[in-house]
Amino acid sequence: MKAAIFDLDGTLVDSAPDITLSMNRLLADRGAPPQEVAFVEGFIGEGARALVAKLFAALDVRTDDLDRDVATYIAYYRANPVESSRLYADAKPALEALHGAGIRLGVCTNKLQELAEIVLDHFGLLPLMSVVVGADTTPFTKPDPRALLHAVEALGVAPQDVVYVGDTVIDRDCAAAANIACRIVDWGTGPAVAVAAQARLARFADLLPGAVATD
Ligand SMILES: O=C(O)COP(=O)(O)O
Ligand SMILES: [Mg+2]
Repeated sequence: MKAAIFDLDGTLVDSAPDITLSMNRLLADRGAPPQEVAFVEGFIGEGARALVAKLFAALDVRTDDLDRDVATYIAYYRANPVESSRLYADAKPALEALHGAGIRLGVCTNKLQELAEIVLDHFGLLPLMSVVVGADTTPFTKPDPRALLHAVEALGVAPQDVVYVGDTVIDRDCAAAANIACRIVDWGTGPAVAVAAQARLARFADLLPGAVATD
């Protein structure tokens, strides 16, 4: 492994509380009741548009202008991106160790690139990243493999030397379509993802060279 690319929400950062806060402001605008984090987090991972559209559908919230609602949600989130978000367990020390071991690091997320960089910067991870690919960096979003392949290309490593780490079926399917090795974290926000036992990741430190469970 020469490079590791990470999903953001549900993989590096538990951003569900801030996403829920912004979503609840939008729901209030639409006259709908606030929702629990545990409910909202099941919709995270396909980008803001899918989040708003699917949550509205699940709650039977009608809209005559989805674009406006998505823009409003993003504005709320942009105003408050890291109020109650937190890094998962050993993310920082493990990524620093990977970086120190010469492994190139990147992020491929369905969050807008600017917002992803704000969140990564807040947690001190941005300087470790050689590339951040967001929903608006390319014309493609996960699970389209071209989003991930763009990140691989930017890192300048061969696809077979990269591992992609994510938390949802979107990440699993994206990596499979890109023919990139994938690890699915044991934590995260969405529904359980069916992957082989060796494709699971129990802690970031298991990615380190020499770690028992690597590859
Ligand atoms: O759905 C989003 O907004 C981003 O999610 P991701 O970081 O898990 O790709
Ligand atoms: Mg995710």
